[in-house]
Amino acid sequence: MTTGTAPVDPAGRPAPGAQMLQVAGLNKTYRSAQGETEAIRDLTFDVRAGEMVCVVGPSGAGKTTLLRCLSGLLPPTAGTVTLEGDRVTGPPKGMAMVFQEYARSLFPWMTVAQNVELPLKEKGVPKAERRSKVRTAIEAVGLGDVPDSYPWQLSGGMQQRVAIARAVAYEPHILLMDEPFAAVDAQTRADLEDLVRHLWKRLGLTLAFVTHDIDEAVYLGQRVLVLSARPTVILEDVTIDLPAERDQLTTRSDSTFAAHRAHIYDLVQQAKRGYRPEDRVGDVDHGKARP
Ligand SMILES: Nc1ncnc2c1ncn2[C@@H]1O[C@H](COP(=O)(O)OP(=O)(O)OP(=O)(O)O)[C@@H](O)[C@H]1O
Repeated sequence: MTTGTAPVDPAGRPAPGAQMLQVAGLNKTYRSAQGETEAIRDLTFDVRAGEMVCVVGPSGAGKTTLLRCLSGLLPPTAGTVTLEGDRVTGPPKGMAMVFQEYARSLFPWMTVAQNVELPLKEKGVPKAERRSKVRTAIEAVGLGDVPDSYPWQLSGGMQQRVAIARAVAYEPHILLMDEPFAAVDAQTRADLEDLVRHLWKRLGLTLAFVTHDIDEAVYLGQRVLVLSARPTVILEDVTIDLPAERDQLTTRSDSTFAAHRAHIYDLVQQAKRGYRPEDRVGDVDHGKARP
């Protein structure tokens, strides 16, 4: 599926910095007997190979709709999604997803190892190679001692680790995560954030990560896309200029972290009040312009 002459790594992925995902003029309008809902109005952005891009916005902005369009599960009403040069018209081979509802995404009658192995079987990976990839992925997420347990025997955080292991074992070119840690407690969430950053760096993943949590977006991301309220456009593409080495204590008490957090918080509050980029013209406003 890789196009062009950009060098690729052993998993067939483009070299860091190469073009990975392009979203151009994306619009999604739901149509039903009750009428039309324009969820996404016009989104254009790129994600380069090896990047970690977080997406935040008010509730109902269209974040899940965006991820569904990126993953080919939902056809756009207008515009295009292109992955490594190929237009996305259905679930692409090089993509994996991790959802919030880990309990629904794991098969309860399969062990941890069997859950992780399943997509590799579907991909046609030979048995011996499958075994080794499953073991490596399970160890990478810290579950090396429970490969034969069933999901229902594990805590919520452990189950989400299984979902992450399954996604990384597949060696996706891009990994989409939709509020993956929203249902776990704060301490587990912090551990899982660190796990994702660790795997991202170690495996050279490309990640698009949707979250409600502004602190999480700043902590994880190299960029944070801030969405307006529905119908969604990008309010700002914020570059997070924090050091690559991050940890929960030092990074979160860094003044740069605090500045990004305050800025994005302010943008989301404005988005909730209905502020849109088109209001920027002279910032003369109607009760919703920037302060
Ligand atoms: N299948 C559907 N049919 C009609 N409207 C829909 C459908 N799915 C979502 N919507 C509407 O599209 C808009 C965006 O929904 P979406 O779930 O993408 O937002 P979100 O940003 O992910 O929300 P949240 O942050 O609350 O999870 C909402 O107004 C929602 O009601």
